[in-house]
Amino acid sequence: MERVWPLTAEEQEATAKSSATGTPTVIVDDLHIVYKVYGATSAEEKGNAATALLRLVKRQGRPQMREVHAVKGVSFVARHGDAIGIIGRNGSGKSTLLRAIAGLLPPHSGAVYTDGQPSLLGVNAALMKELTGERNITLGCYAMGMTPSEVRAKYDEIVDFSGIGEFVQFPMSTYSSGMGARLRFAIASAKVHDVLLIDEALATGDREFRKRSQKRIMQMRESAGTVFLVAHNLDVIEETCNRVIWLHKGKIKMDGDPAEVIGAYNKA
Ligand SMILES: Nc1ncnc2c1ncn2[C@@H]1O[C@H](COP(=O)(O)OP(=O)(O)OP(=O)(O)O)[C@@H](O)[C@H]1O
Repeated sequence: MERVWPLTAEEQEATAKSSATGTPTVIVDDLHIVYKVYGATSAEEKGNAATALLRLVKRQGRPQMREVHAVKGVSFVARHGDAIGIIGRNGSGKSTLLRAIAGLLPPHSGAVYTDGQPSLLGVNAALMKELTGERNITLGCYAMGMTPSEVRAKYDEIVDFSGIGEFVQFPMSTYSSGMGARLRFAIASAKVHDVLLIDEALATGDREFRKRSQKRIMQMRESAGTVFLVAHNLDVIEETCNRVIWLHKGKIKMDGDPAEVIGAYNKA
């Protein structure tokens, strides 16, 4: 039977060496991300009847905007061949950081530099529920910049990898969440990405699919891409990544070897 994981000691050493010497693909420099939330006010801002009357007299509206400082001064360098797991409690800023690396959120201050085009594969990656799997494969591949002949060449492989079988002819609205996640991953990984950002997309797949995805991520690293993976399942992170960043309240608490970082995180 084909061995998918774990890596042998020699492979781990080779991976560690290549990631230490690989050229940088993503540089995050003192990054701050601030969300502005309109229409949200705290209890004290709402105040009592007297302050409300004063606002009326002064013709002032209720304060409408609040800020959420989600990422607070994060810096690191990712290199070719790195698979970096991002862990942290709910609300620690993991998804925000991925979206910022993908260029979907403007920095409040600091900067993100990327070599090549980052692609974000999220739980809600833009596939259209009312269209069949087949149409979504075609459109998804076009959206990633593939040509019609490249799509034709990859089509069968995508369907095989996703394991959805004849459901490919059905609208995605009929898929279970695991089937949807598998198809999204199969489409996204059909292309060689310079920087692939995966946000919890593997969470709903079953064990067998997770193993295949881990192998695919490993291949992407070998083809000199960089993969970022956000997952609450720490086993997936430990088995897939060569480096882990632990975010806590928007800041990096620890960055390094997966076993060490996950060990410290579990004790915290
Ligand atoms: N669109 C948004 N508007 C305003 N605040 C947001 C928005 N998205 C996230 N936040 C806030 O930013 C902070 C970080 O959220 P983020 O989703 O990045 O955390 P996370 O670590 O990915 O959480 P989880 O593990 O629950 O997915 C949280 O305080 C959250 O409430």
